[in-house]
Amino acid sequence: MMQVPFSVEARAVSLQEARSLYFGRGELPEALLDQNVLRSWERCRQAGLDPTRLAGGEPDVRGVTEARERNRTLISHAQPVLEHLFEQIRNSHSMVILADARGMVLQSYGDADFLSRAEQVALRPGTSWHEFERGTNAIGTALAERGAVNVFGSEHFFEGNAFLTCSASPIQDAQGRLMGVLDISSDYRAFQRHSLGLVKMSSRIIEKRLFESEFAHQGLLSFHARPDHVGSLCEALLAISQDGDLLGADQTALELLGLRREDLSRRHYSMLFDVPLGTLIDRARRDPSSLIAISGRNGERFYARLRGNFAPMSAPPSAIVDARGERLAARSRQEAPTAALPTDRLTLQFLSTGDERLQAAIDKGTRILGRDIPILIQGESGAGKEMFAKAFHNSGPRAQGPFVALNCAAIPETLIESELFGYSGGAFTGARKEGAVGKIQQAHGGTLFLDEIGDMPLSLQARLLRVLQERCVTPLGTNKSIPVDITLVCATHRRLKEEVARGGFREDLYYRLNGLCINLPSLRERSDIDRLIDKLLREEAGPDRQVEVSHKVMEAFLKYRWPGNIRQLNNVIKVAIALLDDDETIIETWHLPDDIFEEIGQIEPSVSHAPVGRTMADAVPQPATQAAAAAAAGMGRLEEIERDMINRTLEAENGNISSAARRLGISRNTLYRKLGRF
Ligand SMILES: Nc1ncnc2c1ncn2[C@@H]1O[C@H](COP(=O)(O)OP(=O)(O)OP(=O)(O)O)[C@@H](O)[C@H]1O
Repeated sequence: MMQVPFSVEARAVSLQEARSLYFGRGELPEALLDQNVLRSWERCRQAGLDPTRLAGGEPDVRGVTEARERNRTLISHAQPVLEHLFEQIRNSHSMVILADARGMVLQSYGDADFLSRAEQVALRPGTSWHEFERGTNAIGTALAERGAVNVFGSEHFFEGNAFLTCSASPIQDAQGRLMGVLDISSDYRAFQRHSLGLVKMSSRIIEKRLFESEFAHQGLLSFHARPDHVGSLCEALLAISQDGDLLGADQTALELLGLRREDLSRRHYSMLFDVPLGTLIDRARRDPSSLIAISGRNGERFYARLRGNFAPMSAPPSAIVDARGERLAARSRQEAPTAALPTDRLTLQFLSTGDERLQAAIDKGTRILGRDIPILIQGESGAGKEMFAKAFHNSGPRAQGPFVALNCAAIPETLIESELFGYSGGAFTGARKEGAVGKIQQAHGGTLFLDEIGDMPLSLQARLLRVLQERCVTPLGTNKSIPVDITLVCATHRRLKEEVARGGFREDLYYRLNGLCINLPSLRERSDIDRLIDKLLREEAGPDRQVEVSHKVMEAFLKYRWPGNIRQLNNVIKVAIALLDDDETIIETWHLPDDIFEEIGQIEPSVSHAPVGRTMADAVPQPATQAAAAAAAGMGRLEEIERDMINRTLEAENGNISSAARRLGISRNTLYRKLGRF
């Protein structure tokens, strides 16, 4: 273990000793160096770097311009932090540096005297401080080690850099990718112990800003075991879609939840916390600043706050089947990609799995491809209307053009106009200075998909009609008429004709939109559910894994009502696959989300769905009988009996959660939750 000498001078002396051991005698000075510095020296030596090489060099002006362009987002979020950081260290013979993920210095701020010294060793914008260019140094080594480091004086591999002391901390995005690195460099005699803490904290602020801006249109869940940490730099951040899909997590969230980053895509909100997402959303809408207590899957207590523009919902039992709330479904679609399918595969033909009504719709759509006929797609929420619209776009001659979607139900009425038509700078209060190009214009040469067209305010219906007639759009605040060439596809879950009869939708617009009317069947009406399930299983499980549903589950699926249609089925399959153990290939009832499990239980007598007490009693004869007897005699509380049975079953199954859940006749999720509660 390294001995940290008290003074800068003593440290400099011990480093000289370390260098002569390493470079002179070829020995590893493990007791004299931090392990990350030693590993870096080894990497440099293996790369053939010469420690006596001159450390200077000219900046690459073109390279840095390109790097700044590539890293625009990083720079915009880091700039204010850099400036603030520099304020903290001003007049201390130091500089602060932002470098990209390849070690290229993008920006620096510093005291004039130190900047000119730093320039002599090329520590300035336009030079790369990757380890293989500059040897061991805080920027390059933090990137290589993926962690914060101090590199002091002669710890620098190149002798010419030994006058420096540097502290750097990497910056990662919500997917854990390296975005860049933040560094404070000074003269080694001005070494400050707190520099490392400062760069760590500052890079954390930048990460937080990147995270929040990336997911500004999604749900952001901030949580921590300590309520006072929520809202502070210590909080954990999770990005979630309204359907409960996990879109990103910061390092703190992964640590608090005991997850690896690669687990994220296999998890769903409902598998991590006990409070249904709907409850959090409702709470956030009613009182955005309030904290709510939630428990993790192992019973850990957290305090959480949800931010985001979620559509209203009234606390359904689980986020998975929230799809039955049509508003919710409509909202989430605008915010998340519709499907994980590569666009080139998503054609009309790809949607065909044998249902006659769907096939008729596909045939009709195929026949009008390339003709200038607007389509109106009607169908229940989650039936695949947007998917159909995308497939239609991808199958026709405009496939290379843009597909632009706007959900009229998901944004406030007052914003639809500016979103759709665009505006010039300063057109209205709150408008962006530079103005914005509207969706109609964005769709030029491609397809404009207007979802929930029935929710378009009457006043805008007239403007939309004019665009369709004149094929020109006039952004707000301008007199300019811009020609547009778009194919229009609209969708609604309402019967638009009835809306017309009620006076809520203009008749002339209705006929203008309704060149071809496609009615998509709801899932329960489809004759190809089994084939669709196979297809979704293949897509979700991936090419290397074969997963099937059991007979019982298939039977129950075929009878189930599927109020959330394909969206709900998709979510159920996603969760079930995530709940499978690595060696399991068949989805059984206990792999289903709790609420589906229970509902399916009600429609399928052969499926185990007895009330918890009875099922458990069947599953664990001996202790259960005692417990049942105790209950009958009024000697125990139900919860105690349940706890007792769970403990015994777990014991009998050697702690294996899957087997215990199976024996108890409850899902693994439920078992986790119950364990958390005890
Ligand atoms: N044929 C299909 N194959 C695979 N997944 C599908 C299919 N059709 C729909 N889905 C999936 O179901 C979900 C809902 O589809 P989509 O958004 O197209 O429905 P919608 O009818 O537009 O819903 P809403 O009215 O709520 O906006 C999406 O996640 C989509 O990926």
